[in-house]
Amino acid sequence: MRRPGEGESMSLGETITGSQMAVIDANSAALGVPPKQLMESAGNAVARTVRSIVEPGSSVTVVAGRGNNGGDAFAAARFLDDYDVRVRLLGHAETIGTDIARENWAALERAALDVAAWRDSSAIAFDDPDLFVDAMLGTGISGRLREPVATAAKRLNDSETPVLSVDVPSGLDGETGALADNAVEPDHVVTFHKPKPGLDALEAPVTVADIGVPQAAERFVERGDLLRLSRPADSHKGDFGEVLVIGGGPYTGAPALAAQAALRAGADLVRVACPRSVADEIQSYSENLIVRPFDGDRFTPDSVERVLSLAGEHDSVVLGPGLGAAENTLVAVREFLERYDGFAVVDADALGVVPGVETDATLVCTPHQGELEAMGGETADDWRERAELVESFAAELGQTLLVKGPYDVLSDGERTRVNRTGNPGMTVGGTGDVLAGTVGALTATQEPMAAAAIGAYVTGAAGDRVVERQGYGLVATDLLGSIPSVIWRDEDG
Ligand SMILES: NC(=O)C1=CN([C@@H]2O[C@H](COP(=O)(O)OP(=O)(O)OC[C@H]3O[C@@H](n4cnc5c(N)ncnc54)[C@H](O)[C@@H]3O)[C@@H](O)[C@H]2O)[C@@H](O)CC1
Ligand SMILES: [K+]
Repeated sequence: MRRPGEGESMSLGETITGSQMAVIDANSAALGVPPKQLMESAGNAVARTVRSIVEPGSSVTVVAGRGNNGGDAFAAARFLDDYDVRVRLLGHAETIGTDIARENWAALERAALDVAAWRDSSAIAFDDPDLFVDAMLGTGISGRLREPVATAAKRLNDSETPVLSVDVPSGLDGETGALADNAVEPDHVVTFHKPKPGLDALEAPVTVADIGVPQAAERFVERGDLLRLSRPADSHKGDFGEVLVIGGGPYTGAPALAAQAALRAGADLVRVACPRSVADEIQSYSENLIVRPFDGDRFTPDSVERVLSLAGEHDSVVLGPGLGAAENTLVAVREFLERYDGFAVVDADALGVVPGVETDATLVCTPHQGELEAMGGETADDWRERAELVESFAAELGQTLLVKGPYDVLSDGERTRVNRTGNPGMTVGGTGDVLAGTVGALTATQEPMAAAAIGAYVTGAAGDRVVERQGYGLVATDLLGSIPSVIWRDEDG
């Protein structure tokens, strides 16, 4: 029997983790292709792979778990009428974890197929068939296999019968690709949509099956992207990030809006570094704000040291709102970026400094199309063309761009996505500050592309909710109150 991890590794191309797949799956649903339809295609792909391994008439035993991995194999069984198929469920049928898997199990029962549930490991009993289908666990797991799966996996591994694993060998961690020491050792794997981490280290041949996930589920930012945010019950203050907004001087509303948006988007602590001359005014907008003043009436090179040390105490910064474009302010922005090596969202007048600056910081730049052109980038009316232009400019800058427009385009130079939430009411002043603050909060806990994607989606959807409620005439502060419900309430619109 082959062992996972032995022998030559082969390259399967771009991999996606189980949680990325779950985002794509939820985005497919948002685009009208629900999970049950994907499960049907996955089942069909499993059946096709079975046909490529053993002849019609052969005996096939499906060993299934109670998650969607098992559900894929229940669907497969219906495509294998001309085989002698047995389906064995590990656990009680009533505890099957998802509706779609339960429906597919019920369909097998009603069709009077040879199905049985093994309630615990003592019930596990095999005749050796011509092929085992391992549909016990998919990408939804981590750690060593627990009972009764562990016993079943050992039985499969001890048998001479070849094993076809569905999506991943049971016991492969869908996030890291690590294999549990008691994982199933497959002879074949059929995986869905794209390879999962760790599969290329197996010796077993891997079939990557197209299950009809629309390309748009990856291209467009949709509700499923919010799955990347989770707030476990045991979380502590600080787990969701501390954000520093560096802004204010000639303007005071912009940094206050950005800071409040960062709070609404889930940051634990948000502070505003601003000139002393406007500190009281900014504080007076909200008791939720914490102000950290520096001397003077605008950001100048004299304050860079102080602002850098504040920035070092935060998980991310939002640089730009309300700073203005005075020459020595832009010199200060440049010096800050040259010396800062953390995460920053750059907005407004600070954007002009980004091209050509030498920085170790990881930036998400949030220009509108005019600001993009001022930075030296190009734009186009057609969003597809714009997407290509933004991608090549992001590659040139070596940073992530989120270019605002009727369709927001975001790119890190390699991956490019499009957000379609938002409405014409949002061209009003201040919405850009809300976006920058929202992305700032997300940058504290997410990788830049995810922060940009979710930030654009959430801000646009917040605007859509406001307009749905009250019609046009929205102002930037209206968005703030809608941000949490977009993030945390599972409803459309
Ligand atoms: N786009 C998608 O996301 C699609 C997913 N599909 C299938 O769905 C699978 C993922 O399904 P689920 O998220 O329901 O998860 P799984 O089917 O992988 O099962 C997760 C269950 O395993 C249990 N578990 C976790 N760790 C364990 C351990 N160490 N030992 C024993 N049991 C453990 C948990 O209680 C959990 O209920 C994929 O691998 C794929 O086969 C397909 O239906 C097609 C579409
Ligand atoms: K499996």
